[in-house]
Amino acid sequence: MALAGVRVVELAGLAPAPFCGMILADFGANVVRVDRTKAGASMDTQARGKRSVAINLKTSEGVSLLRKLCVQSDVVLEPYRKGVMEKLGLGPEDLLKENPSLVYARLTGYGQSGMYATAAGHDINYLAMSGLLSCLGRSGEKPYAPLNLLADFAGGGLTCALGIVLALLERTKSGKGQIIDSSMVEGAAYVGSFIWKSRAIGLWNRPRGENMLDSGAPFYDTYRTADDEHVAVGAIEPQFYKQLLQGLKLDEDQLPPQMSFSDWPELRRIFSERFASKTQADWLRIFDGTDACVTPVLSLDQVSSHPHNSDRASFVKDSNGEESPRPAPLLSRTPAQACVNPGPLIGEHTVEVLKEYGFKSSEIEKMLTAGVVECSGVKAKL
Ligand SMILES: C[C@H](CCC[C@@H](C)[C@H]1CC[C@H]2[C@@H]3[C@H](O)C[C@@H]4C[C@H](O)CC[C@]4(C)[C@H]3C[C@H](O)[C@]12C)C(=O)SCCNC(=O)CCNC(=O)[C@H](O)C(C)(C)COP(=O)(O)OP(=O)(O)OC[C@H]1O[C@@H](n2cnc3c(N)ncnc32)[C@H](O)[C@@H]1OP(=O)(O)O
Repeated sequence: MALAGVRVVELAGLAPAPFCGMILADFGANVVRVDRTKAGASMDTQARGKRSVAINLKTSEGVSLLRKLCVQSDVVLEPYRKGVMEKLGLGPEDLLKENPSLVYARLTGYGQSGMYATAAGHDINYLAMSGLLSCLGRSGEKPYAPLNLLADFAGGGLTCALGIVLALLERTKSGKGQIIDSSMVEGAAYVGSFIWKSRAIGLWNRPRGENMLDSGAPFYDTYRTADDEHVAVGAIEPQFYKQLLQGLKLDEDQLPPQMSFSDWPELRRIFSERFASKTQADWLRIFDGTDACVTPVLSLDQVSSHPHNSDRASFVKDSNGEESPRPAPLLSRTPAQACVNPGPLIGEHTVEVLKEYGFKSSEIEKMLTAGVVECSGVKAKL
């Protein structure tokens, strides 16, 4: 796999850093998640392919252990509030002094500087600060966040993973590591570059929810069908729009022009009425195989069995039968291989990993007895 041999230490976080770590693990990196001791069950739902070491960082021995793990690794991924790692003496300057080729990724909401740098926050706050939240929502309604996808995952975990891979690539030339300041505000905004850069062509001139791509246009929206399912319509270009009207059995000459903003509410009413007259399956029989850009709105339970997705094996099952998306994108020679084992128990691999990092059994035993580290689940042989 593409990242085989890359050693990553991921400090356990809430959502974005676990996703970033999972991407790296999916593509072959050796990811060790550092959990707290006495933590009970892990809340990391994105632990595929990772191992867990439980360390008590409120002890000086725990801190010096983590330092040893970090400096022997290629990547450190930390998700804490600005200043937390420095307080522990594990800030990037310290660690890079010891290992100049270390890639030190800091995944936070607001970045390492600025007036909000030390403030608590979550996806919705970062999205709001990125400007994008103001664009999301139906006409006349308040802005709403599309789950916690944009800041936590697209702008956060995924963008940080890109930063890490870029830094690793650059390191092959310079031999040097670097610090990655991954701000979810900036990452989300960057993902939304199209919005900024397409303002000049008038795509966003109208109020929220009344533009072409924000549910303002009737030809770019979802519709309820007779069986209470939905279809998604994305028939923007005139040649595709024509096919949409053909499938709906609507006569273009009897309708207002496609791009007449003031007629969009009336066009939406007509489309809604039409779509409500047949089931989703009926519409798919009509539209599948055309370029009308009409697709079913699938539920999470339906996606993997849709023939398109099942042809491509786009979803995988773990050993518990739990389904999730196959890592993307597909690489032709070195594709990712999603691990089928469920995520690790907290501290499941403490002994195994510490041995790999060069600790002697007697040293590990001492740390276990002192509560500096914990080992749970499968009994490890010392
Ligand atoms: C919308 C999403 C978040 C969704 C996540 C949800 C799925 C979960 C969120 C809340 C969970 C529920 C809750 O916990 C209550 C229940 C608990 C129960 O066990 C399970 C059910 C629950 C209902 C549970 C269910 C789910 O898990 C939840 C609903 C997001 O937006 S995520 C993005 C968040 N933002 C960031 O990641 C940005 C960067 N980080 C930060 O800004 C801060 O870390 C953050 C997130 C604001 C948290 O701040 P906090 O004050 O808590 O921490 P920090 O200041 O960062 O300091 C960390 C301290 O921890 C010490 N530490 C770290 N590791 C160790 C260790 N191994 N040993 C000892 N100590 C450790 C570290 O030294 C720091 O200590 P100090 O404060 O003393 O310096």
